[in-house]
Amino acid sequence: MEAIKLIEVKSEIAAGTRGASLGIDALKTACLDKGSDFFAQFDAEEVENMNHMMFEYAEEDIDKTAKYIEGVYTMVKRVSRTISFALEDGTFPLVLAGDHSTAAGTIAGIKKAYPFKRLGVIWIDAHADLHSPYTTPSGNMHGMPLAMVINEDNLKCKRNELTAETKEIWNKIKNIGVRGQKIRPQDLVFIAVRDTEPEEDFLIKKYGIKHFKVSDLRAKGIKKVVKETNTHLMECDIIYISFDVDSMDSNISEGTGTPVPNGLTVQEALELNCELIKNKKVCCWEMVEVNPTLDSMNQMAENAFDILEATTQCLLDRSNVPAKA
Ligand SMILES: NC(=[NH2+])NCCC[C@H](N)C(=O)O
Ligand SMILES: [Mn+2]
Repeated sequence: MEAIKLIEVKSEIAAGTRGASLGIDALKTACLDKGSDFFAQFDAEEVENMNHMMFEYAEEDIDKTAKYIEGVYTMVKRVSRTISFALEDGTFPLVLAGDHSTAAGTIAGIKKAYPFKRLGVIWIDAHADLHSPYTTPSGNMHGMPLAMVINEDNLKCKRNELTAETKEIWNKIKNIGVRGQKIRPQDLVFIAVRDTEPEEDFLIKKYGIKHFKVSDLRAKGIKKVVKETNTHLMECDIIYISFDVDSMDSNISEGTGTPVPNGLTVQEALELNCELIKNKKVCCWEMVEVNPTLDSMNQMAENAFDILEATTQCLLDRSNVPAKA
């Protein structure tokens, strides 16, 4: 019987704005303010971060096509190792992370633990995060985790020239955990994605990536979307859910690095995550991009904490997962 393990990844080098590494502590503050003992219930492990790099680089030394790529490479490797160990130990990793780039490490770690299982990914996000250093408009690597795990450079849409060193590290990142592609693009489901660039639209179309818009969710209802998501991933043996809080509407809170309007309400995001995690194939769940420095009154973390607590309860209910091993 598996126990839940919290994995804390306080990394923010791959976001465009500073402060995402504080999201995990903001969740803990929200937990205390709400009088919950959530963080006392589970074993936790923190992955060491590379945020010190941000003090060590002069602006002109930062690679504009892949900012802090050496640090991102190290983080994806560390997270991959931590997640594969957690799964091999028989625990269910609940990952609380800063910038979304490290989700590539989560996926690599799952694949390393289960190399022969077909892995599906449910990506709840305002963004598609399908850029490579060759196509990125910003150089921020939190826009790249899905390209890392589907092993995609998207050279047809190339807009940036890479240095030999960047090319080399990018190629190494795509081979963390297991060599090459970790998930097939057809085993990816987008929910609430609504802010993409043409290079990403090209890939979404090329691979026919399954996509539920916010309007689909409202027209069909959450239960139906969850059912269709599970049907789409029927051939997959295991499933990972990545919940970027910017999938929620920017009117509710600006406490995230890249807020986007017309997103999910807190209640919709809560119900969606709860329904999705009821599927016993789900072996790992992650929440990312809470940034309290961009917020007022810790609103995003308070909402995100409600979602974390409710989703964890649904996970506990689904199979009597004990809190501690
Ligand atoms: N995980 C995120 N918040 N990603 C935002 C990415 C935004 C934009 N597509 C970029 O690549 O810069
Ligand atoms: Mn994202």
